[in-house]
Amino acid sequence: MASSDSGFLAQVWRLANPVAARFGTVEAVAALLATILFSYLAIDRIRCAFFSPLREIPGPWHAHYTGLVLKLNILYGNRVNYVQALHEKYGPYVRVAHNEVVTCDPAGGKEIHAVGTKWRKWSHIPPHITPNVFAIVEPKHHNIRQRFYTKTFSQPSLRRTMQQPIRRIAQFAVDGIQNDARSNGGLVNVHEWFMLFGNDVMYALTFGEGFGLMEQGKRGQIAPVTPLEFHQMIAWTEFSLPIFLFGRFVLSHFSARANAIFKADVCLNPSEDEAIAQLRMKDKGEDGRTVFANAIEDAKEDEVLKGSGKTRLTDDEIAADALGFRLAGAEPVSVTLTYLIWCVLQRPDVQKELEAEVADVEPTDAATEQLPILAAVILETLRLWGGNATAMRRKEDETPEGTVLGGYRIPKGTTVSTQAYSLHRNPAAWQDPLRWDHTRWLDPAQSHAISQERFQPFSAGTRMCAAYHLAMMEIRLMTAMFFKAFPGARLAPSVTRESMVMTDRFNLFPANHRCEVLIKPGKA
Ligand code: HEM
Repeated sequence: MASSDSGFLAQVWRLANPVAARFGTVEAVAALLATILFSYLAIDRIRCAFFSPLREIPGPWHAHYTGLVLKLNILYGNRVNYVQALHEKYGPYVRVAHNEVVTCDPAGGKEIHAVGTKWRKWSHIPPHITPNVFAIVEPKHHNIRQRFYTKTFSQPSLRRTMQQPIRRIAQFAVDGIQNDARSNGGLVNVHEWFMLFGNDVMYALTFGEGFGLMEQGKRGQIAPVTPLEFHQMIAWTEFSLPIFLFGRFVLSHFSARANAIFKADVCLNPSEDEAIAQLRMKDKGEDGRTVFANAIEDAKEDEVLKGSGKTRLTDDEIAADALGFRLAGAEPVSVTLTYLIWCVLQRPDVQKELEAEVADVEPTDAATEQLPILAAVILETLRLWGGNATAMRRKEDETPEGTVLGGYRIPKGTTVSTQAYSLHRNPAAWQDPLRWDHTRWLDPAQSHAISQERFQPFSAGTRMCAAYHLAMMEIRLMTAMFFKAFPGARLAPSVTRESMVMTDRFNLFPANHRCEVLIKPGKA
């Protein structure tokens, strides 16, 4: 055996000899390795295209060989629109890469996101880094980390701890909009103010009060805190590791923009001991405490955590979750608010109804939760323009022979993604799906029939959004305060269907980060 192996290697080396003679031994070895790698990849891709069970799933021809087109779309922030166009052409199951399938089939999504599912989160976090709650893959570890926040993120607890900070931050945003309107002849980019609002609420949640961007007059410094660059960095790692490494270790020294993207994790991380101390802080009043101080207090009483033997969060876990909450929580709220304003201001009748409904209401979470028009416009905006409606990537690696989904055989190791953006536009799940129509939520008989299987702006199952109540409280309060303060607001001519096409950086947002509105400058 050994002699036949060495005979084979001798044959291979003989083939490489002319290269070695002409260019040198190192070059010949490199060419040989490249040839072996290329041949292996070519054979593997031919196997994927012609022999994998995934060949039965419709999709563009190139997807049977490679995920390059998908990766380019991710890089350009266009994944959500690309996948939607493929669903429109090929149906509810589409092969988008040699090893990835997308589905907008409600039954398929239900199976993937069910409680107790075998489908696991796809994660990019290397094993040596402490993951945030969002990125933990292993269900046992995830259950425990999630448990720390269950009580803190419940509606009664949030009403005690976060309602006042949210109202105060929303008032800062309303005042800022008013000031901009006074100095710009009524023209205001509301998207910028909602971004500041969403980020400041996350600062209040994770650092306690007093770290706000608006309070500190850091309005122009939104860039360092936006998760946008972080998701661009991940897109580059997926596109090509060598290019990512070149960007991180070479380009970032020469260009501030490259530094912001390729080192986004470093730029975003709260590195200092002071921040950790701040995060743990519990000597403030209840509404000034951080979410972590509350979680640690709650854990002392939690029988499940006591039973698991883990009753404290480590500094690494706190730092990871502080960043995770900002990445997961700031943009989706801001963007949903921006699209809500866009949708409502296009419909003057709905706008008038909403303005009348909020006019005399004290903006508290309990009071705004009772307003039917407000609830309906929020739900309908989350359906078509929710801020986190792109790929939820999952893998089922437990069953050696693979699994069956929607009648297709899915081999072990295949990534299957669902995106709410497409589920919510699927004509098999919704009547007249592309029409923004808040009345579908007004008739209780109709709205109760809308199951979580069809409506997943916050995903579903055990990996559903941890902060659903917080997000809804923020959106209700900010929307009510906006329409109370600015009756008769109108969209500026710069806002068009094209300007509001969604860019996909895992969170979704309008391509040029603008949504300009004309308001009457007056007393907010
Ligand atoms: C309109 C606003 C929001 C939307 C539409 C939204 C949507 C979602 C979705 C779809 C997921 C599932 C992601 C996946 O499975 O890959 C998720 C998870 C998560 N969200 Fe939200 N979210 C919003 C606001 C927030 C806020 C304000 C926070 C603040 C902390 C937050 C924290 C999280 C966390 C920690 C997870 C991970 C849950 C887990 O895996 O246990 N989200 N969110």
